[in-house]
Amino acid sequence: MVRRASSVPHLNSSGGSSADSAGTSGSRRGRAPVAGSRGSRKTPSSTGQGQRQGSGSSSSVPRSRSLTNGMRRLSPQKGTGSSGGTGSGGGGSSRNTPYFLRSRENEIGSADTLEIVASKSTGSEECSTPEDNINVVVRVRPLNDKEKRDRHGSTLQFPGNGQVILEGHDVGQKKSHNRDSVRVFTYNVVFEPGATQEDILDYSGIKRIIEMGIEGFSCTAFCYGQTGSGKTHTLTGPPDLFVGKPNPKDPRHGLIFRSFVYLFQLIKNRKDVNYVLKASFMEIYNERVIDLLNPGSARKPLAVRWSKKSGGFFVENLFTVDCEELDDLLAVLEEGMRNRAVGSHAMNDHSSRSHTILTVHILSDQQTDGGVFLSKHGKINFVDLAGSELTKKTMSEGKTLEEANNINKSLMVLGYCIASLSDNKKRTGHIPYRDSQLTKLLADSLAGNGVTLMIACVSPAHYNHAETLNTLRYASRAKRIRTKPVIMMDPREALILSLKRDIHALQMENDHLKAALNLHHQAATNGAGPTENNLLELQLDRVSSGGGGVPVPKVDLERLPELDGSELAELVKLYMAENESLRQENNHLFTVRETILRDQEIVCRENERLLKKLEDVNKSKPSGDEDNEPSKETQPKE
Ligand SMILES: Nc1ncnc2c1ncn2[C@@H]1O[C@H](COP(=O)(O)OP(=O)(O)OP(=O)(O)O)[C@@H](O)[C@H]1O
Repeated sequence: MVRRASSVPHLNSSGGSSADSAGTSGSRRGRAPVAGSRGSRKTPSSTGQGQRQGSGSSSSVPRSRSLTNGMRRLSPQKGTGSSGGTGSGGGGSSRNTPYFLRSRENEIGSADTLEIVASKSTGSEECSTPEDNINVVVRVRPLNDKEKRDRHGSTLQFPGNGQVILEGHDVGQKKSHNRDSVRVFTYNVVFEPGATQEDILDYSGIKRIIEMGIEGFSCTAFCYGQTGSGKTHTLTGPPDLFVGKPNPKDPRHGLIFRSFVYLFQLIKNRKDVNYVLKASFMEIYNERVIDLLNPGSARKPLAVRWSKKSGGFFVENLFTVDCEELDDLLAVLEEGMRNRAVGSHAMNDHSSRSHTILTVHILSDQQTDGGVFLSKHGKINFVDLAGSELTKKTMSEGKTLEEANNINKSLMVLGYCIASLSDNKKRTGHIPYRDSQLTKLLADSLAGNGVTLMIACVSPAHYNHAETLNTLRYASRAKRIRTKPVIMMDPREALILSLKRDIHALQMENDHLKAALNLHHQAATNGAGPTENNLLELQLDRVSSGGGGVPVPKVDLERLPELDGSELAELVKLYMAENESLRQENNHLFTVRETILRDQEIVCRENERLLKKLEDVNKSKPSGDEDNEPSKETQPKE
């Protein structure tokens, strides 16, 4: 029997990288509000302003929760102070974390980790957090009306501590009473059937993902699970939410819209940083990539290409849309939801027939202490995978069957990649990313330098036992994958930044020397003769005229990506030349200073000698007839 001590609320926790995918190295650019059904908005295609790329707020403490499966609720566990995979900072830490989440020790998602990132990221062109595991949480949907009517029992139990217990056997298999019929899995957090959409925002770790996206990391949140397990519900909400104009205040909104709200909250608080948000939305339907913001009547597929520059795959000519306001992001979501492929089968009336990837690009510019502008490009991918299906159960045929085969095939490749990456021996070998469009675009999320959150969605119904077991195994494997989040900047930009920093330091030193020289100059000219004075003037003139160095190029770092290789090489050459010139100027200043100091010393000695002579003269004066008889001692010495 299962005797795992712990609590049984709707959520429980244990102790958490990117689709470059969405293509960041674009070829065609533009600017535009998003498509959509909302009032004055125009479609990107009609405005021509979109960009083609070539290359719920958190609030109250969760309500008290009912017992699940008749298990005993135990007393609250002591908190550890960590944010329980809930996302650090922001909303997560400021509220009373429910006891069932506090058991999570410092894992990805802790405020500590983020602080390291934040402090480092303002000072260097590339910084990273320590290697960490993919953050995996499980969401169990409630039994639906049909399942209740058909009296399907639940096959899952929730003992707390991020554990979920799968009991029983697959329908059709002989019931066995051996140990194998009870399986225990542990994840970062388990959301029980009563968990709300708000709980997912607050405790899944998505807040940390958003915070890291803002810091310049490449982040991904993806939902995985069998058909009808609640992936789309978790990410966007129930199907009718996007029929007509969605109400931003609708409490049924899923993780994506809630994340948008949180993102805007964070950005508004960062007055010191200039942010630009852009978004794209695509689907992979039958291995073809379709732009959901501009599908066109023919739904022409876009090419997925390898970018040498970014070292990842990207979707060529994908539309990206500038999003200045929350409404713009909502419109992107709405447009994409309307255009994606949805079908119906025996297990889900509104089944996603494609994998979708919505990407929010976060471009930021921040002036550092040295006056240098630091620009970063973070992004957050929201990936709604189509559900794996047993076609016998979904009774798919014709088009739906073809879709199901493609879905299952790409998920199988994803499974191979996850299995290889989670195996220490295999992870350095060949990973078959190229075997499907999905894995090409998720390669960076799974093994790169990003931060990844996997939400495994499962059904508790007994008749889905086999699929639930599959998903839980899949999720356990994914949990073993380690990534090393890194803020990546263009190496050329990094070099230019570092040269600029050097120049700034040299300029400061230069100014300091000039100020010191002026002081010395004034002191020196007080006692120096006309010839020395002229010489100093000449030297100082040479210094203040800048020594004839190269002109300083003024470059807007935002425009760097637009420069071609030779222009960038020229720019780097100019910065290096400026650096060299400043170095020479500094050397010259040091030489001048030495000369002046020497001259000053001579002048000082001369001054002392004259003073002494004066004293002597005064001393040797006779008290009475000093005007008539000059003494020997008062003769001037040579
Ligand atoms: N946590 C939940 N609470 C209430 N209803 C839910 C929940 N999860 C899913 N549902 C409902 O179950 C149905 C199926 O969910 P959904 O479409 O999100 O599944 P899916 O995993 O995306 O399926 P597919 O892979 O076929 O697209 C929907 O009507 C959805 O609203």
